[in-house]
Amino acid sequence: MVEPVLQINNLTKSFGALRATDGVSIDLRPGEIHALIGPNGAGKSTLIHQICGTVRPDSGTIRFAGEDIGALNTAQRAQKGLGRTFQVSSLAPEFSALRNVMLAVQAKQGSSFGFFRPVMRDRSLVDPAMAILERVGLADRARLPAAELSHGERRQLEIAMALALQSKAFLLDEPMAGMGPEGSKKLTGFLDALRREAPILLVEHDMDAVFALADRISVLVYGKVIATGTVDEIRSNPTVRTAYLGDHA
Ligand SMILES: Nc1ncnc2c1ncn2[C@@H]1O[C@H](COP(=O)(O)OP(=O)(O)OP(=O)(O)O)[C@@H](O)[C@H]1O
Repeated sequence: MVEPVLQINNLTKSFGALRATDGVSIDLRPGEIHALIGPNGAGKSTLIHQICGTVRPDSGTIRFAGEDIGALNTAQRAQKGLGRTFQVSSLAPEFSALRNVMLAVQAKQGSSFGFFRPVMRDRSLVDPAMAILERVGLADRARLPAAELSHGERRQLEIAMALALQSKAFLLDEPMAGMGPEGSKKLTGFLDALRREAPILLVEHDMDAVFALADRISVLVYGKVIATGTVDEIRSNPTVRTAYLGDHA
């Protein structure tokens, strides 16, 4: 069997009496989109936060690219290639799209911006950043401040930054949220291609997108994974239909 890129075992996190994730075990395999679905409050975001390091689990293990990353902080996990984009954007809104990607390129290179040279003329940062913006279809928006990009474009910019960090896996928390039908369609096509770059753990409420994209789906309810399977397996699973999908199936 192919070694998973990301292997989560028995992850548990309580907030007071509430078990937000309760013994969650899932994995992410090379080349796949693994969607994580479930009702509001099921623990999806809490799980993502534990994987990227912003929330510490009470117990359980997280292996990434063959290594236990449980003791690493968020920045160290990102440096290892865990690429994330959030419900709440992590972009610097006043910086141009290009400058945002340059920051990620620079973080990956491990160099600091030189004080004595104009950053925006540093070809070792500008060239790779522009190439990535072209790949995500944002080259013509490069000079605009991130704040002036549309919602969908900001998502693409976040993904561009994850690409700049040469991510080995992407954690995407509701990328379709707040998008109109056109934007969702465009982003769906984009994510479809992105999986060739690195596998994607996708938290998403937009079932059209999930059914179109997912190789596998895990369903989280009250902090527990109640089923993992292909789109067809999940759509026809009676427990899942009762707990979550209902008419969507
Ligand atoms: N920092 C926190 N302190 C206390 N409770 C929290 C905290 N973070 C999350 N919770 C609770 O944990 C549960 C799981 O929340 P979480 O945001 O992970 O769910 P979710 O599946 O991502 O929901 P949604 O689909 O609405 O985004 C919820 O009951 C939430 O109120």
